[in-house]
Amino acid sequence: MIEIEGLTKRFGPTTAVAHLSLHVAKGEVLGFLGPNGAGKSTAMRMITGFLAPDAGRVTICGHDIETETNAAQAKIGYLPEGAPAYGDMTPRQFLTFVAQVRGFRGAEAKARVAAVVEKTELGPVLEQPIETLSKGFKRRVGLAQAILHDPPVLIMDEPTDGLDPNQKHAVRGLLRAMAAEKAIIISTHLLEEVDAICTRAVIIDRGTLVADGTPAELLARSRYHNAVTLVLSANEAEAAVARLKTLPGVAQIDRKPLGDSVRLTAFPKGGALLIEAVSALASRENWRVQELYAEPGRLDEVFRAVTTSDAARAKAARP
Ligand SMILES: Nc1ncnc2c1ncn2[C@@H]1O[C@H](COP(=O)(O)OP(=O)(O)OP(=O)(O)O)[C@@H](O)[C@H]1O
Repeated sequence: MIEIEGLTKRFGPTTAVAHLSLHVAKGEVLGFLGPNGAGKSTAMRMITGFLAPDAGRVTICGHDIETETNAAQAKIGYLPEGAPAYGDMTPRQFLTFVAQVRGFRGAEAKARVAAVVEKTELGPVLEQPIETLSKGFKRRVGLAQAILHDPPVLIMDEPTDGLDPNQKHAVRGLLRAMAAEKAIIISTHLLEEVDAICTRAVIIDRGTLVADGTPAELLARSRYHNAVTLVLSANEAEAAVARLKTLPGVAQIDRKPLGDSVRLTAFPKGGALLIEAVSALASRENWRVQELYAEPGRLDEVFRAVTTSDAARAKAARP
């Protein structure tokens, strides 16, 4: 449903997006991850036809975004960064206006507005100017305008930005409920969002795609994938480390003091499964284990490994 080929955009000396190619199918929720300035918003503005690329092509449900802009945009719901324009309008006025722009009239327009107001829980603020709303409500007005025409493609730039934990939960539920029938791209800085709603995630760094996979595939790239963590009393820890080192699958052991206890993490050789061997050893040795679990992997560590920090970027930019 979304086909992106070789998308490139430069701003003066900065290459914001470089040769980005991606296909997103119906039923996929693709997470766009990357550090600040990685090029996520620029890519989304090109995908939705609000910014012309220097090179490359985007097709939405078979329509080229540059040469068949109206047909392509009719298939897209776009939530841009920040708050909706027209701050002096109330949500009801703004959403009625959006319904008309999308070609709905009379009872149909009213029904569409009522449905999105309910879905995004905007009822309490319907008659209040948008510019006076809290950040969370502004974000939900943006979300409502994006889904009003029930488009098959959703492009959402940080949809849960500014929402409190309850609202985040509600919006993620809404996106999940719509996901089966749509192709969705969301950008986010929240790695837990990937786990909560994405079927696939890409990581972009300095305009370039540096990782692409399901959440499980990305986690499998973490050094914590299949590592085993156990918490023991401090006086048992040294003997436990010595015994754990004798297990053939163990590559390394990290230790972290936790008051009277110690947290040990055994890292596997080549991603091997360790949990059975470690729990059997713990039981043979009668360790008083307070916690014992296998680690799925840590997305923040994968993110750091494949992207460039601000400090590294500043260093590279120095003459
Ligand atoms: N209109 C513009 N003029 C000049 N440079 C721009 C413009 N828009 C974006 N850039 C630059 O392009 C790069 C990518 O910016 P973009 O906003 O797409 O990143 P992002 O990944 O969305 O960042 P964030 O996570 O902070 O929202 C940055 O270096 C930014 O400064």
